[in-house]
Amino acid sequence: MIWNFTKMQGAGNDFVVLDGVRQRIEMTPERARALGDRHFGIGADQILLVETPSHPEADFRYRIFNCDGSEVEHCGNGARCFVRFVHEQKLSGRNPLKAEIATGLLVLDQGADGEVRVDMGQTRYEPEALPFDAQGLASRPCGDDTLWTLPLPDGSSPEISLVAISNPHAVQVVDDVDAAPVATQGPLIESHPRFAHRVNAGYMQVLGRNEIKLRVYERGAGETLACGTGACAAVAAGIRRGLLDSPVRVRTRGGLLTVAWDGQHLSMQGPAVTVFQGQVDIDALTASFNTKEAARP
Ligand SMILES: N[C@@H](CCC[C@H](N)C(=O)O)C(=O)O
Repeated sequence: MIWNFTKMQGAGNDFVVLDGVRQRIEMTPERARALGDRHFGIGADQILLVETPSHPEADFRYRIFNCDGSEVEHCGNGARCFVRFVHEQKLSGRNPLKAEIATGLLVLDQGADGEVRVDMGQTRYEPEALPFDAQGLASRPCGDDTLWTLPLPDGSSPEISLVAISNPHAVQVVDDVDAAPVATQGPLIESHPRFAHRVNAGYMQVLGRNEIKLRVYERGAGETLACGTGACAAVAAGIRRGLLDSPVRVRTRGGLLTVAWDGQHLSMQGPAVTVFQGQVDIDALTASFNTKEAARP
């Protein structure tokens, strides 16, 4: 079966975007892994699937799959690419757009400068919201936030803030984000058994009250060049810790995002770019990807 696809990126976080309104797309974890594979597939951090909504107020529904095949609740950079895709593909000319995601409705607005602004919805911080098993763990208050000490198998014990922005985040503050152990410690946090659904691990360096540098080891994708929900989670944690004021410029390895918080709602602004379009034979791609899976030691 041939699928039309569009390759997009938002601050270097890259996506295969599929139109499930005008073509019949049956996504499976295996197909998502094959599409996302950088050697046997097209290559992407996440796969976005645009569909007809079930919610009466929504213009579209969009679903998000990490490149490990897992379906997830939210994706900030993907939300901006979704708007650009819908407009470029002439699926709708409406602005702002309302999109249904797994956990509710998002409002997305494309500005005259081409940047897309997303109302990212509300955040929660209690352990049950991620969920996180906090039983018996040391914690301390920090401003309005609670920092949890998480002992890891590598001997480190980072102090993390918990943020659920539909999807789960564990955010820590570091002195030098370029020297932070993102590649080695990130996977230990991502798959820590206290996070029942795994977690995105964020590392934030505070440059000033309105500016941070951020790296994120994403659940199901590894370190990406930028993570939109990670940027929102870091800003929420930084404001609650008393380190930041809204709005905050978030410097990622793939570009600049701006996050504002009115105390209730987070909004995020940043780029959304089409890279190329193409067609893929999904059955042939998945079959060739499976030869790689089968050859694994
Ligand atoms: N890159 C995304 C987040 C994608 C989902 C995440 N890896 C998860 O599993 O929650 C973003 O821009 O927010």
